[in-house]
Amino acid sequence: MRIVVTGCKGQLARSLLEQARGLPGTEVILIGRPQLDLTDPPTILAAIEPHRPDLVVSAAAFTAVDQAEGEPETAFAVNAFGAEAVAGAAASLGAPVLHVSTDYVFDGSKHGSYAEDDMPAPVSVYGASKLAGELAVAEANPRHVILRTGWVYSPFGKNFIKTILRLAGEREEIAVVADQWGNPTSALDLADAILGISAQLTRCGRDFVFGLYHLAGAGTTSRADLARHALSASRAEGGPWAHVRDVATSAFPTPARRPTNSSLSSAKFTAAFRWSMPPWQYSVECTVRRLVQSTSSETI
Ligand SMILES: NC(=O)C1=CN([C@@H]2O[C@H](COP(=O)(O)OP(=O)(O)OC[C@H]3O[C@@H](n4cnc5c(N)ncnc54)[C@H](OP(=O)(O)O)[C@@H]3O)[C@@H](O)[C@H]2O)C=CC1
Ligand SMILES: Cc1cn([C@H]2C[C@H](O)[C@@H](COP(=O)(O)OP(=O)(O)O[C@H]3O[C@@H](C)C(=O)[C@@H](O)[C@H]3O)O2)c(=O)[nH]c1=O
Repeated sequence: MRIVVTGCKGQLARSLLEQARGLPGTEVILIGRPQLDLTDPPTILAAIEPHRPDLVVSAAAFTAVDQAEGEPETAFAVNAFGAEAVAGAAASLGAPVLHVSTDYVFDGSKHGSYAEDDMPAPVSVYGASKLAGELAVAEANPRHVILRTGWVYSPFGKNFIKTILRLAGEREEIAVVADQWGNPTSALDLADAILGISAQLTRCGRDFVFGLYHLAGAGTTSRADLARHALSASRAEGGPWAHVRDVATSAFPTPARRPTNSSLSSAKFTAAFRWSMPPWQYSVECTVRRLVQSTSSETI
């Protein structure tokens, strides 16, 4: 099975490549700029077609949430029209698409975890552009899985946990918002789940497989408690540590609004594919251990 993944330098793309290594019968091919540029639709089919994919994973996105507020046209070009073109290219090659979306499609006002039939109402340009992408992908390729996840981190690229570890190396105290709630999700766990269901995805006739699913790390926490957990795991490995001071979101102004509670229920995914994600604490510890122990500049 050949799985083509867009966004070759991204956290999820690199995690898919790593987790597929040694998996019999599965080849993961990463494609990205300049060969594939989501703002340049003609490059998309041309970049995907030669690889004759059995499945296209649409992971590339404009993920700079604050920057997107000032660049809505680019955010929509990448996250909506680019995603649509990727899904359309997959359809024209007879392949299903697995498109990754976000908890930031919700406004965060719900008490409890969001299910797939809860109404999205994004509060940021990033969230709005990703929601537009979901709708466009569904329209462009009937054989789609749209997988919403949240708070993704990994040993690769940029993410909240790596930022916190870096800041802990620079200061004694870090102020972190304690009134935003979500599910920290390891990109490596997400990659395992995607690889786990990819065989089922390519066996077309089973309609129930396709559609919209939530999948995120098990358990809900705040940004402040996530930072605290990552730092105590780091200290246990001899890595950097700092005191985390709880602050309100109003004390940490950012260009983009974030949902207060964007926790996702993964129950539908678990029931459909018999797949559960590990508790968020365990996966954070694994990634922090790897980051602290690593001497490779590639992962830091
Ligand atoms: N990170 C998170 O917390 C979450 C992410 N998601 C979604 O999961 C998916 C994967 O996220 P993640 O791996 O963290 O993303 P990253 O930010 O790590 O990587 C995004 C990738 O998209 C590529 N990209 C951006 N613009 C373009 C473009 N115009 N043409 C081609 N490639 C482009 C980037 O390329 P380059 O390196 O060249 O800039 C990069 O390789 C995304 O769809 C994201 O919206 C969902 C929930 C949470
Ligand atoms: C680094 C840092 C952030 N914060 C706050 C700022 C913000 O309100 C909140 C989140 O920070 P970040 O900007 O790192 O995370 P953010 O870019 O909002 O993360 C989001 O990325 C996109 C791609 C998604 O799809 C989402 O699921 C989510 O993971 O934490 C602190 O309070 N203290 C800090 O030291």
